[in-house]
Amino acid sequence: MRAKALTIAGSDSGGGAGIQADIKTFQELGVFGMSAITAITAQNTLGVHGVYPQSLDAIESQLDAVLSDIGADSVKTGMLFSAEIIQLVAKKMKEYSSQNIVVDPVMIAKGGSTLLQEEAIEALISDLLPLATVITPNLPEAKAILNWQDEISTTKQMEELAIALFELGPKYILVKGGHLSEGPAIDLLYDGTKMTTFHSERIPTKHTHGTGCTFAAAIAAELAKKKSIEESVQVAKDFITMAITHSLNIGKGIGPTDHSAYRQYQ
Ligand SMILES: Nc1ncnc2c1ncn2[C@@H]1O[C@H](COP(=O)(O)OP(=O)(O)OP(=O)(O)O)[C@@H](O)[C@H]1O
Ligand SMILES: Cc1ncc(CO)c(N)n1
Repeated sequence: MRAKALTIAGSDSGGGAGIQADIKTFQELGVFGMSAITAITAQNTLGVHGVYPQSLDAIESQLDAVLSDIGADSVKTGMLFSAEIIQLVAKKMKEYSSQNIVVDPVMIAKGGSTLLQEEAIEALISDLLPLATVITPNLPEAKAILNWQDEISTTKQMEELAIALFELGPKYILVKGGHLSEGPAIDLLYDGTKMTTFHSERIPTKHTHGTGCTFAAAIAAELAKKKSIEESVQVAKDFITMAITHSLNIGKGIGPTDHSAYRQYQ
């Protein structure tokens, strides 16, 4: 039977991040994609021009429709915007005994717009992180969750972040090093005892809109296919590296990655 993945995230009208990136990634990796939209954003390569959160009723109704009938082999969360939406999503994950939950703790868009209200971080920590199979914070997100102020510039410090995040309850922590200022693009996977490193060359491009969403969606797609976490992260790393290598110079600002590159060029 075809593996099925559900994304619970915001819509990016510009097509490079959010729900659109997730569904494209699921499709490219041969997984049937479904969605529950938490917020509509008016967005393009220049930034976020409007944020329109959906009502709790609308979100709950989408989740019930999908999960009561079709079901999902994995669930990926992205932009959740508020504490109330986080609490609702956590309640539904428990109600439907959802498995393979990939939490991408999206907080701020590349242009600086708020995608998660600051006061919602507590709900993320108390309600959602304990349900997560894996969380995929970038360095600013990892620091915000832990309320750490220090500048992170080494993999040793990334390891310390992963160890501290593990205490919050997720089964695995994947700290992304895309925001390190130089060197290869290194991500660290931690399972409570072992650190596994995933490397790629740093690709010199500004067109990286939606990298985090795409990466987390690829992990969710592979988990839906019953791959191990290590295998899933490796496929996701190859997928995002290809997508960034062939990123698209469209629009006037930060262009999106090419979700079809992994299939076309590997
Ligand atoms: N320039 C780059 N070259 C190669 N890999 C990169 C580059 N930038 C990011 N990555 C990789 O892309 C993946 C996503 O990481 P990143 O840190 O960019 O996510 P993010 O900041 O959450 O993205 P977003 O801004 O879309 O939320 C990681 O595997 C990271 O190592
Ligand atoms: C809707 C949405 N989700 C996530 C991100 C982060 O890339 C974004 N820019 N927009």
